[in-house]
Amino acid sequence: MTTQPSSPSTAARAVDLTKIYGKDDTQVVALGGVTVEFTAGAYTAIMGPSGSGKSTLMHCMAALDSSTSGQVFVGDTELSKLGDKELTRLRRDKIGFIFQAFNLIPTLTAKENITLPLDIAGRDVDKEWFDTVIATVGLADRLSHKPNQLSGGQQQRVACARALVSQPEIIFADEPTGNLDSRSGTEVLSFLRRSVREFGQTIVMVTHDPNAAAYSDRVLFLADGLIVDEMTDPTAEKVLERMKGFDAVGQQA
Ligand SMILES: Nc1ncnc2c1ncn2[C@@H]1O[C@H](COP(=O)(O)OP(=O)(O)OP(=O)(O)O)[C@@H](O)[C@H]1O
Repeated sequence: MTTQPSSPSTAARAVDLTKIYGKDDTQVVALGGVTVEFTAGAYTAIMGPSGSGKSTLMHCMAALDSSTSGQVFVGDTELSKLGDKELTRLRRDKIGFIFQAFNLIPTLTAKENITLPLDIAGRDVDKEWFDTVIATVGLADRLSHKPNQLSGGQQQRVACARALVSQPEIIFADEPTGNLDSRSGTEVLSFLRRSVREFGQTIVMVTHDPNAAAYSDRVLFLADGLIVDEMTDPTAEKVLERMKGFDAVGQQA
């Protein structure tokens, strides 16, 4: 199960990762050989035009989709070496997910949704950590509510708490503020940022929004299935400027 060791500070990485959908005439190269490392305890944003391969990269990294060739490692574990059961266990134990559409179970309370992954895994809930996470996301007075009794922002904070409570090696967030108004979005982004700063959580987030990307430590820019640029310590203005450059290149092509 374990192959070449990565550096201790790497939470996940890909080596020459390709993903090709379809065959022959309908073939689409969604990822054309991506090599990338995600540093442990860092907040990485992935940006790029529509169709550039952001979701595909994240799904391959998170073991939600298989690669065509190349390698993906979560910690030291290479995903292509794992069978279905081992992949399920890896997703359950080592990876947290936050989706644009929240993906909460409507019949369960906020608290039950948050502890569900641990309950399924048969793991105990660390009461102290649970309380820390709940205090951080500001949900203490909403724990017995069902998702339809919560605002969008509150539902996404439940989803964040669910991802964080099992202390996964890495959290993948796919447009986590895409369905939120700007105030709720800011709350969620601030919380994700704190979870990196204060708890050492590793987060990889796909976003279209330069303001959201500005919360990260590093932005990777994808175009046509390749990483074409990156920026550390981003600001919304710098990200926007860089994106304009890509759009201009795309229009000339
Ligand atoms: N299941 C699939 N079958 C065929 N082609 C696919 C499939 N999923 C994605 N693609 C193609 O792969 C390419 C990359 O798609 P992907 O969804 O990763 O892009 P994206 O950057 O996340 O786009 P967006 O910002 O619009 O969500 C696109 O050309 C897309 O049409």
